[in-house]
Amino acid sequence: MEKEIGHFHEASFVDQDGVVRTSKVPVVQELARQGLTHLPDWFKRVHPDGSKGSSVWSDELDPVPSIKVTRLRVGSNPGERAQELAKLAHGVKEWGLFLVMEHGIASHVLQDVMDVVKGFFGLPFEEKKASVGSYASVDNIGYGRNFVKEDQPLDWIDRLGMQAAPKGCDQGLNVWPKRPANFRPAVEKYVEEARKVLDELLQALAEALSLEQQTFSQYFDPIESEIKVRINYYPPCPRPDLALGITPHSDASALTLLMQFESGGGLQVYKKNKWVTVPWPQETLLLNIGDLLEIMSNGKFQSPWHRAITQMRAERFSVVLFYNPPSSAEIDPAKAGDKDEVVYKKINVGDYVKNYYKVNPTTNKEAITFARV
Ligand SMILES: O=C(O)CCC(=O)C(=O)O
Ligand SMILES: [Fe+2]
Repeated sequence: MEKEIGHFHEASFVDQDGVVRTSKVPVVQELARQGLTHLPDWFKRVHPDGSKGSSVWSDELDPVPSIKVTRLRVGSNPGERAQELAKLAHGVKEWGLFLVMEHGIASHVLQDVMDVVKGFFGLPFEEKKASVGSYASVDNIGYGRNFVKEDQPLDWIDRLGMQAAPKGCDQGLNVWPKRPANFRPAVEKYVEEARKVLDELLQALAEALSLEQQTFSQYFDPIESEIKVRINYYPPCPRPDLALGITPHSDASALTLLMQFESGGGLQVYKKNKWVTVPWPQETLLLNIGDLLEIMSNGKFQSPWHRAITQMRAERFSVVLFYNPPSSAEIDPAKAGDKDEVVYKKINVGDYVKNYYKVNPTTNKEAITFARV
């Protein structure tokens, strides 16, 4: 097997007993380059759909809402704004995600991100490795693979994870690629622009639930809030029926903002006992609710259980921003009135995230039970 594989990501991580361990997993991009016609055993799942039904397209469901950020702005037409807020509330309750339209991020900012990401993944493996540090911990910073436990099948993915905020908080790891030379400024520019949109959406999401506008945004801070950037690369896969790009999960974030390119059709959410391919036009931004916002909203919004599938002939990239309050923040679930039953308790963000990485990956939305009353 090793001969066939050729290149490996070497990851070190701290296991549940606090022991530092290293593991070696194949570089998926290098495997795909060999044009394999079979799937190596490491990636095989007996039934990717498992006991959870088969995948379907979403024809029978309400459409994923397309939300125009310009309409949510205070000062926009009040009738249109109320309509957009109602659409947001309904759509998020139905899907846990929505398409983000009219966000105001210039297309050249998005294009620059696509270019540097493709530039990085286009480098030979040794140059990619030399350009960044490796995985040092389980919270997905660095160039490498998706974290899975030892006895689990591997995901058909190579990833690159960085922390963009707070500034300078990269855990001492040299993980921003040095090549292409404009990688970091291009991604940071996007993060800066995206952050404005995320802040607007946090307020709109509170209003959509008829809560005070600051209900969610009060926990965020212009300096201390965290933004992790994760770049997912899914090369073409010889057996999409036997492998997954990312194992099912919900995000540990408050909000997750995604862009995708090269192809669409990879994101699925679990709905009505089936995996549904999210109808997500290729070059639109998409926002999904994370566990922390589910907790802040006392369960009114729910973080979707989602996964990524692979495709036989198409490669796909996604660039994902995870937006969180500072890890020292204590979030207190908002009650919508005296009769509102308390579902979640007050938790510390850092404790939540730490526990999330300890229990994940799991086969169900187990991490969030940490915050249940
Ligand atoms: O690639 C996608 O569409 C999903 C990525 C994702 O779920 C993640 O990185 O957490
Ligand atoms: Fe995710």
